[in-house]
Amino acid sequence: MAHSTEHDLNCLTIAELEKIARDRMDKQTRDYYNEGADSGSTLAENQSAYNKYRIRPRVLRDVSRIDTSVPIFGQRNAIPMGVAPTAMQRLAHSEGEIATARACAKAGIVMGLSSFSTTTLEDVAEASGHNANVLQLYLFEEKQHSIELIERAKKAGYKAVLLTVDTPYLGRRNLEIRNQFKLPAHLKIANFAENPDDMEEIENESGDSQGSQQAKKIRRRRASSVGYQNGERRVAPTGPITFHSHAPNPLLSWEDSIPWLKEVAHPMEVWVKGIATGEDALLAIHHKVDGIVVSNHGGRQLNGALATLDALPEVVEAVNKRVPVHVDGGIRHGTDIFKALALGADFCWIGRPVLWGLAYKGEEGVALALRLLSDEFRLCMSLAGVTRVSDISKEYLVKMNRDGFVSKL
Ligand SMILES: Cc1cc2nc3c(=O)[nH]c(=O)nc-3n(C[C@H](O)[C@H](O)[C@H](O)COP(=O)(O)O)c2cc1C
Ligand SMILES: CC(C)CC(=O)C(=O)O
Repeated sequence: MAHSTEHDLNCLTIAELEKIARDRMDKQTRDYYNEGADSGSTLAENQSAYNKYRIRPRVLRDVSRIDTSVPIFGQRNAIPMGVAPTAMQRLAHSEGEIATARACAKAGIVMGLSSFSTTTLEDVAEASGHNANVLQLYLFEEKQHSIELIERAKKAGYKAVLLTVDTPYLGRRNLEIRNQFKLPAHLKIANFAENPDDMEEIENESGDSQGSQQAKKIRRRRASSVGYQNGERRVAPTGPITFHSHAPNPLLSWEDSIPWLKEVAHPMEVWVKGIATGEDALLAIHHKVDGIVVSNHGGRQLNGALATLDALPEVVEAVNKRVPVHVDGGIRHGTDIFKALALGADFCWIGRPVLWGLAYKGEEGVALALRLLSDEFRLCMSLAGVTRVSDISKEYLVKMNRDGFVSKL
């Protein structure tokens, strides 16, 4: 990808994009997208952790040719960055996940799709053409729903599933509670038929007993809609699939999730998203995952947890290159990607900046967010004297102590 010379003079940084997007979202959406759990300290530290590191640039090296690309999920990804799965993107823009998929495909950047998207995974795959997609999964208590979703993902050409493992319960998001967050009536959680219209569609389209059986099952599920909230076990989720009721699953354990998922998802890769310690990284390897994403869900789950950049080194050390280690959370500049890679990450994922791009200008806004980060990363590599991503190492980083002294890593 050539260094871009096109500028949007209203928006030259992700920080500016965040500000512009603020005013373009309704209050419910803005609060849902932007907030973290409880006081939001982990959300803030995900970002500020990057300020504890400084880059040690090397000079007088020929940097006229820079290759920012990396191999991942069977494609050459333009830079070591993907779009993290975030739910319900049509809240930000009417084209939602389709706009994101098109922008990713044009930029050659992998897209992670949330199970709780407002567009079906098939439509997203179609909008992506040959670009790689991965599907984020919440494993439901009713395994059949998960099996159906996984089979559909395989058929649609998804390369991997990212099992989110940091949501036995949903974190406490106070604004979401105060706003009584609800998906507006014109939107739906598209991967799961859950309203009367959908049931009719299933019956009409299939015209067979399988379709009407599925509709019956859905009707039965609608009988109760109580799920898990606020860390408290309530009634098992039997109502329609909503994120409040079905995303959290406190019953999951290593033994009964990963081996099962590996079998069902084959030949797609199985990754775990939401690892924050060396101990769990070792367990993930023991259970033969294909990769690990160090994540605290963008500070939306356990507030008070370590910033992801601070958790990264112990995971990298425990993994010792046996599987790839990715990281997300608080990445707002191309230099952040460089720092994460210097600390041992193989790849980064970004969440909210893409949502802000969507809110700003749909596909064009997502393209802008991706371009800003890509251009900054490329320039950072050039100015640090690195021409290949695989050469980024801890030699290029120092950590600032509280008293301002630097220490080599
Ligand atoms: C509005 C929103 C919705 C999200 N939805 C999901 C989701 O459905 N599944 C999931 O695993 N992670 C979800 N995440 C977490 C992201 O995948 C990612 O871990 C996080 O956003 C990264 O932090 P960042 O936003 O600071 O880049 C969501 C994050 C946000 C902000
Ligand atoms: C629970 C999900 C559907 C969305 C999510 O992960 C989030 O809001 O952080």
